[in-house]
This record gives sequence, C-alpha cells and structure tokens, in this order.
Amino acid sequence: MAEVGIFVGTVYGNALLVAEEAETVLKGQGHEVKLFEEGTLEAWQYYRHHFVLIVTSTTGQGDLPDSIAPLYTAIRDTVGYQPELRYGVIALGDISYDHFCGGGHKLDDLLQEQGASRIGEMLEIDAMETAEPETVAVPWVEKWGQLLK
Ligand SMILES: Cc1cc2nc3c(=O)[nH]c(=O)nc-3n(C[C@H](O)[C@H](O)[C@H](O)COP(=O)(O)O)c2cc1C
Repeated sequence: MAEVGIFVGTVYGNALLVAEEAETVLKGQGHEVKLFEEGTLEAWQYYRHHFVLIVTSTTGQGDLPDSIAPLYTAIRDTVGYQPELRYGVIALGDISYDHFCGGGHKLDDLLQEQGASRIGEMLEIDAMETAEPETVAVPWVEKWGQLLK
C-alpha cells in the first residue's frame, strides 16, 4: 500500500470536504494518508517521494486559494525538477468564470514543467453542476487509489 499526502487549497471549505472524503476512501483501500490544510514545503519534500493528491478550488481570476498559494510559490522557487513525483489533482471551480478550475490547472502545469507524472486525468468539479462536490469525487478517488503501486 502507498503513502499519500493530500494537499488542500480552499476558501470556503468545499475542497476540504472533498479532501476529507478522499482521505476516507484511500484509507479504506489500505493506504496511509495524511491531510494538509496548509501544506508546507517540508511535508511536500517527504510526499514527493511517495504520492501526492492535490485538492484545490479556484479563487480570484483563476488563482489558487491563500491556503495553498505559498506552497505553490515554494515548489516553483525551490524544488525545481522533480521527476520522481507522482500525483493526482482534483480541481474545484465554477464554469461561469473565465478560468475554469484555474487553480488546479496552475499547479498541474507547474508540476508537468518540473517533470512530474500525473496519475490519471485531473478531476474538474463544477460548482454550478453539483452542490455536493464530495459525492462526485468518490468514484474518481476509488479509481485513483487503485492506480497507486
Ligand atoms: C471570489 C470568487 C472567485 C472565483 N474564481 C473562480 C475562477 O476563476 N475559476 C473557477 O473555476 N471558479 C472560481 N470560483 C468558484 C470556486 O472555485 C468554487 O465555488 C469552489 O467550489 C469553491 O471551493 P472552496 O469552498 O473550497 O473554496 C470563484 C469563487 C469565488 C467566490
């Protein structure tokens, strides 16, 4: 079984609910999981050698929430190349905004530039379509968790 660090970016708590649900699903599959509401570079440096699941909403105009933006900057400025990293992204957004799920895409773009491998496709959850993002996430997380080897 795998060790998974879940890194959360949220403003109003929806992404945290999704992350907590993901934690439950992954633990149910036998993985060792830790959830970080304000993830630090130190935690990232540990989990980049295991597995990372990013669960983040979008704020402003395609921006990352303050709870994860400092981590983004630290990864960009100090980590650089990280080809060993295997990760997944669950992005929350609202289709009525110009940069749909921009926060998740911003982090995904950075990690791709840094040589990391995404496991599976990014899950985009549209707040216009569902009032219960955690329910939408469960089947995706179940599949994602099975890919961790
Ligand atoms: C001020 C504000 C700006 C937002 N900007 C975007 C955006 O640029 N792109 C997007 O897809 N969603 C945007 N959203 C929608 C949120 O990402 C979405 O409602 C999400 O579910 C909120 O999750 P959270 O509670 O974890 O922050 C915005 C919401 C607010 C209130």
